Amino acid sequence: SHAWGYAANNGPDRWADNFPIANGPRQSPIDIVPGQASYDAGLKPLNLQYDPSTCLEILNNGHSFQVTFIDDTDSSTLRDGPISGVYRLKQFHFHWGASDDKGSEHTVAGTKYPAELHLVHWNTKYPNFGDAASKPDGLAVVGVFLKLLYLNALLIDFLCFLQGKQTSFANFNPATLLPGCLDYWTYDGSLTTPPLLESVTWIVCKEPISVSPEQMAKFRSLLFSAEGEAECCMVDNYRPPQPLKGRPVRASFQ
Ligand SMILES: NS(=O)(=O)c1c(F)cccc1F
Ligand SMILES: [Zn+2]
Repeated sequence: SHAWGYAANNGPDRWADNFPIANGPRQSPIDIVPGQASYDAGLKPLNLQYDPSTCLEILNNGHSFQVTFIDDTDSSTLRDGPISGVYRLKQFHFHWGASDDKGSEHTVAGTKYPAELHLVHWNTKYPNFGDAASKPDGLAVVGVFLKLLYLNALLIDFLCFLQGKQTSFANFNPATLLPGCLDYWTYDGSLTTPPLLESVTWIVCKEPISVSPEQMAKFRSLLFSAEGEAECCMVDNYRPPQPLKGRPVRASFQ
C-alpha cells in the first residue's frame, strides 16, 4: 500500500494523491484563534477515568510511538465534555519537531508548541475502534500541548528502553500526562494522518504540560527507519493546520 510519511516525497502535501479526503470539509489539525472561539455554557467538564492496568504496550509504528490500551471493557473512558455516551481509550501518541520552535499539530493563534499529545478514544455505540473510525461521531481525541520546562510524567524516561521494539509497558497512568486545568476548545475534525477519516470530535486543552529538553531529545532519538535501514530520526511528524471551512470552534471556558 502507499507508504505515506513526513518526508518531501511522501509528506502532508502529497497525501491527497492517495487520500483525496485530505482536501475534505472537516480536516485536522487547525489553527485555533481564541478570540474567534465561542464560549458554550452547555459544554460539560471532561470526565476522564483511566485505569493504569489497561495499559498494554508501547510501540514505534513508523510515524510516532504509541502506547496502546486494552479496550474490551469500560475501564479507561472519556465521558461528558462535548460528547454524549462513553468513549474508550484505545491509544495515545505524540507529534513533535526537530527543534523546539515546531512540532505541534494544532496551533494557537499561529503559535506552535514543541510537541502535542493525542489521547485517542472510540465511541462504544460502535463494536470496535476500526468501525468507529469510519463514523462521523466515532472518535474523540484529547489533544494536550507540550511546552519546555520540566516534566512530571514517567513516560518519556521509559523511552530509552524502547529502541524500536515493542516492550511491555504495564501500569502507566495516562492521567499523569493531563494538565491541572482541563479547559478546552472543541470542533469537528479528522485523523491527522492517513486515512484522514472525518470521524473525530477534537478536544484541545488550553493548558500545556511541561517537558524537559532532555526528554525532548529522547523523542528525537527515535527512528522512522526500521532495523537494517539507513537511520532516519523520527522528527517533524506533524501535519500543518488545515482550512477551517466555516466550522465553529467552541470554548468550554470564558
Ligand atoms: N493523530 S490522530 O490522533 O488524529 C490519530 C488517530 F486519532 C488515530 C489513528 C492515528 C492517528 F494519527
Ligand atoms: Zn495524533
